[in-house]
Amino acid sequence: MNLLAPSILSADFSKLGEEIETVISAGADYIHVDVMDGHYVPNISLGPPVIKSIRQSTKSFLDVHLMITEPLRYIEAFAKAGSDMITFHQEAASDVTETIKAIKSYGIKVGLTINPNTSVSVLDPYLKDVDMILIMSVEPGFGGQSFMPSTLDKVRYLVEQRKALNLNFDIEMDGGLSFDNIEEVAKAGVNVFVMGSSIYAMEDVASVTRAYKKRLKALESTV
Ligand SMILES: O=C(CO)[C@@H](O)[C@H](O)COP(=O)(O)O
Repeated sequence: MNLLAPSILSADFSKLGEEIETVISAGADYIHVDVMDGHYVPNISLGPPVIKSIRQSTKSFLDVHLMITEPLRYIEAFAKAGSDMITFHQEAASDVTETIKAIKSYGIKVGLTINPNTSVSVLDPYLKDVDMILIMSVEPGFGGQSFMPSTLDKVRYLVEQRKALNLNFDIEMDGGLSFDNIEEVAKAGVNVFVMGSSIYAMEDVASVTRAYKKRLKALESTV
């Protein structure tokens, strides 16, 4: 099943609760929250108190993407703030296995991600332990960047590995997704589509969310 995951990075933070309610009511499957520390990536976004506020404003699934150095230090804070899934960067964690264990200890889902320049094979040892792999299709840090088509080969590799190993993790893609590329992204094997500016930068956020939802549903039958 294809899932639409609007990323709040491009939302209007002065009316965040309203923006989230709009996309959820228009059919978004869940909310992708970008956490940036100004160290692992050159941008700072938000921390556990904001996740806690979002949690209080919606029952929707919260997919929290940590773009932070040494994520293990903050798993407890982000889990207790109300995350339903925590995704962290392989490149940013000195002990990936311990970080996965820490996330699981809170009874929530685990995602693992890599940047465009990281080889997908670094994920091999962890595929059996995660609920989702996120393939970054832009350098992490900012919304509104151009999609990097070369990252689709990683998705194809993951689809093959998943089949060969009889696993069932989801494959998410984040960065530069829009009507221009979601068909090729879906055909490569992605089933969770993070979208920031192509939703929140639009005048009518509700209609564009409904349109993406419909398109993703239609694409399910073509892959
Ligand atoms: O957070 C990042 C990159 O780190 C963004 O990719 C957003 O998650 C999505 O924004 P758009 O690329 O859709 O504008």
